[in-house]
Formats: sequence, C-alpha cells, structure tokens
Amino acid sequence: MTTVLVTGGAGYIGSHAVLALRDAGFEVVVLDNLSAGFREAVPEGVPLVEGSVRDTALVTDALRRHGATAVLHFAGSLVVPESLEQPLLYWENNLGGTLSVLRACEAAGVGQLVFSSTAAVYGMPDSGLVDEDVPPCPINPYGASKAAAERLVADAAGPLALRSVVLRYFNVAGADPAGRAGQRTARATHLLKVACEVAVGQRAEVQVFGTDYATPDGTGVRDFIHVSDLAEAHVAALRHLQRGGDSLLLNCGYGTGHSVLEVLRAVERVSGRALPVRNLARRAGDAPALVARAERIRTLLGWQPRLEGLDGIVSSALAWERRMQAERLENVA
Ligand SMILES: NC(=O)c1ccc[n+]([C@@H]2O[C@H](COP(=O)([O-])OP(=O)(O)OC[C@H]3O[C@@H](n4cnc5c(N)ncnc54)[C@H](O)[C@@H]3O)[C@@H](O)[C@H]2O)c1
Ligand SMILES: O=c1ccn([C@@H]2O[C@H](COP(=O)(O)OP(=O)(O)O[C@H]3O[C@H](CO)[C@H](O)[C@H](O)[C@H]3O)[C@@H](O)[C@H]2O)c(=O)[nH]1
Repeated sequence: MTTVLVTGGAGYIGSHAVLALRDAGFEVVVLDNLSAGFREAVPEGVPLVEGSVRDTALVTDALRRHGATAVLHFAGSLVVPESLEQPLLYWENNLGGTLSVLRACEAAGVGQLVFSSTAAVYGMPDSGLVDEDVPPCPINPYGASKAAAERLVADAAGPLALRSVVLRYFNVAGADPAGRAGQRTARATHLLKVACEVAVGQRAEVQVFGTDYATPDGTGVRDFIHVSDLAEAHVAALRHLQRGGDSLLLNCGYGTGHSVLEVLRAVERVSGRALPVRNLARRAGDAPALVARAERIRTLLGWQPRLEGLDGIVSSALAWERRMQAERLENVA
C-alpha cells in the first residue's frame, strides 16, 4: 500500500484529491495548518498533522512516521488581489513552503512530488490558448511566487533524485458530485463560489470586475475545470511517477473559455434565480483571458475528464452551497 502526504489536504482542492486518492486505494496523511482549511474536510480515518509546511522538521517527521513515498503539495496562498497587498506572505508561503517541503523530501528520501501550480504563471498571454512552452511571465506576486517555486522544483530534481509532476491549474470550481466535499473557503473571492453564495442568499450581489476587456462580451475569460476531474489528474500524475515516469509540466484545463457573464448566466439558469450584479472597474492583477491548451495532459497521463461543461460544474457547486447555507441557518436557529 502506497502512502501519500497531502499538504493543504484540508483545503478545497486538496480535500477532493484526498477522496480521489482513497477511492484509488492509496493511504493518505494530511498536513495542514488550517489557516484556510477545515478539520471537517479531512475524512474520518485520515490522519491530520496540524502545522505548517514551513516547519521542515514537522514535514520530515510526518513523511518518516507514516512511511510516505510521495508528496502532493497543495498548501499555499492563492488569492491574486491579496498577493498584491501582502507580497511577502505569498513569497514566504509559496516559495518558502515549497523549499521546506523539498528539504523534507531530501531528509526522508522521498523522490516523488506533485506540485500545485497555476495558470497565473503565464501572466497576460498574447491571445488564444496558452501552452506549457510559453515562458512564464507573471503579472502579480501570486503568479511570480508559483513560477519561482516551479523553478525551484526543477532545479532540485537532479541532486535530490526527485521526479515531479507540476500541474498548472486553470480556474478550479465545482464540488464532489457525491456531495462528500466542496469549497468551504471563508470570505471566498472566486467568481463561481461568490455567484453561488449570492444564488443561495448568503451574499447580496455579484460584482463584475471589468466590462471593457478586449473579449467577446467585455468581461474576463477563464477556463473552468471541475475540481473532481482535477483530483483525478493528481491520481494519474502519481501513477505516472510510480511507473518511473519522467518529470512533467502540464496544464490542467479543458481548453474552453467562459466569460464572467457566461458564468453568471449559468448560475442563474441552474439556480432559477436572477443574480443582482454590479459592474465595477477592472481588478488589479487580473489577466483579460486565460485558457489552456489542454492536450498534453491527456496524451502524457491518459487523463480523461468526466465532468466537462459549465452547467455540471455549476450544479455541483450550487448543491454544495445549498447544503452549506442550510447548515448555517441551522446553526443560527
Ligand atoms: N482554486 C483555484 O482556482 C486554484 C487555481 C490554481 C492553483 N491553485 C493552487 O491549488 C492549491 C490549493 O488551492 P485551494 O483552492 O484548495 O485553496 P485552499 O485555501 O482551500 O487550500 C489551501 C490549503 O493549504 C493550507 N495551507 C496554507 N498555507 C499552509 C502552510 N504554510 N502550511 C500548511 N498548510 C497550509 C490551508 O489551510 C488550506 O487548507 C494552492 O497551491 C493554489 O495555489 C488553486
Ligand atoms: O467577484 C468576482 C470574482 C471574480 N471576478 C472575475 O472573474 C474572473 C476569475 O476570477 P477569480 O478570482 O475567480 O479567479 P482568478 O482567475 O483571479 O484566479 C484563480 O485562478 C487562477 C488560475 O487561472 C489562480 O490559480 C488562482 O489561484 C485562482 O484564484 C476574473 O476575470 C475576475 O475579475 C469577478 O468579476 N467578480
């Protein structure tokens, strides 16, 4: 039985990866400082080591004690506007955190790493679909700290005898179709989560940041990937490393762009509710459009998405949000 250490496993994407790993027969240990994650997001029977990835001794001890042979490193900071306000936090947590995880892998002799990177490393791509060979050119500290962490992973590979799969996620959304997990993030800033919170009456309105981009309807365009498909991509990445596969750098998206207004219309369609919307100026640090060239991961990992399509993403996210809202109302009563 292979044991995998999942950093950030109490968070949104990490908790879905934990489910996918367990469904695939892996043993899992979560390490999370619960700064943005939730104890209840870690399934019963999965050990939770509470602490920071920046604590190298703690990570090393967790790897050794549980006999882990691979790490899925999700822990990090990820809100673009916050990264502009607190750049040092982003560099510390994303680059410093990755450095510490690599040190722990070195100390514990762990040679397989799957690293959570982001489409934000691309910055403002010229146009069209962005492929993995486009050089990173981040436009905010979040993207810059992840691009640097990617480079660090690549530099460490030879001397540490480490093989890695770096996954550049585009915009992750939705919830486990079976309702076992979803996005709990407090004060969420992600478009689809915000829109679902408005649809269930948890927020008053959706703010649209920028209606004057050079995009078909003037709003930002993103490639939304279902979180459970993304979780499966991690299982595929891990299997690739277990088979002795080479290090890889892969986009994780569907290759289809949806505008902010299209997303809001999908939430209205699925929820049956009109969303109050306020148009505002562009948000600092935002790219007009980010859409993946998405073939490489399918070719190299044999990954086949099962949940492609905006309405499915929205319905799972909305089902989860309704449940969260019912729990909140129950707690108030
Ligand atoms: N959500 C997206 O659309 C998206 C897109 C691209 C990349 N990513 C990347 O995916 C990863 C997971 O993101 P998420 O959306 O699940 O966010 P999240 O905030 O829900 O999860 C991050 C988890 O990491 C934990 N954490 C943060 N700093 C830590 C530290 N120093 N030590 C231990 N635990 C720590 C948090 O408590 C949280 O549980 C991040 O690395 C992020 O950059 C996310
Ligand atoms: O309330 C909102 C929230 C977002 N947006 C717009 O919706 C689009 C998507 O914004 P999100 O905040 O949902 O996501 P980002 O694209 O800024 O960033 C997300 O996806 C990136 C990858 O593309 C990163 O990895 C990052 O971690 C993750 O937060 C942008 O055009 C943004 O301006 C709004 O109009 N209103």
